[in-house]
Amino acid sequence: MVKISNLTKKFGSHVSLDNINCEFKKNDSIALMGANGAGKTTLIRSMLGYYHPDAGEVLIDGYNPITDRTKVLENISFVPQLPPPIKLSIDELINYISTSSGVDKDLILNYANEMQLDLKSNMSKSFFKLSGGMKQKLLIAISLAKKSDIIIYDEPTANLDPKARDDFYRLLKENEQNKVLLFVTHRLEEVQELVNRQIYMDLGKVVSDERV
Ligand SMILES: Nc1ncnc2c1ncn2[C@@H]1O[C@H](COP(=O)(O)OP(=O)(O)OP(=O)(O)O)[C@@H](O)[C@H]1O
Repeated sequence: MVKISNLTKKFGSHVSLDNINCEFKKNDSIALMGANGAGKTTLIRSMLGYYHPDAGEVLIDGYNPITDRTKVLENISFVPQLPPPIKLSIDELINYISTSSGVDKDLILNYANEMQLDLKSNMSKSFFKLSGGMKQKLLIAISLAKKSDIIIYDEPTANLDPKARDDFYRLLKENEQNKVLLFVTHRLEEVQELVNRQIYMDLGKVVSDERV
């Protein structure tokens, strides 16, 4: 599903990704780890087409995230570490996602409910006025409802209370079949039960890639 070949990304003279070669296949559930500045976010952003590589390429289901960005994003869900500052109300946001990406609105509400997020009484509230954990829950609900083949979570549980973490893990377990799940994390223990592959990066390189 994801093929990364000889990928190099530089910012000025700094090499953030140094000739990365990696493949993520169906049913891979990966913990992507490494020290601050190792290149994890740069790798994800390259997969999402945010960055033009200096060398090499990423292919998502055969599509290039730079030249076929719309096609690539159709099949990827990404939940960032810091929720974006969306000014829309929850109602507007859900309607927008449902119209633009064909995501089933009721499914979003259903997953939000499973995450103990009461959307019904918050529909007119602005997204940015939700608490950090509530934003994260809504983005997780959307990521699951989108039914993408590739789901990327960047430190997804940072703002979640213990109960919400358990709900999140349960929902992921129910939904992980036939997908690529990629967790960027500094705490392996949090995703250990969900992953079957652990990748460590350092100084822009993959230094270890093990199936567990
Ligand atoms: N937009 C940018 N402009 C300049 N340098 C950048 C940019 N994005 C990343 N870098 C540099 O690339 C290197 C890798 O950064 P990256 O954000 O990918 O690390 P990371 O592994 O995600 O770190 P963290 O665990 O802190 O999130 C760092 O040295 C960083 O300063």
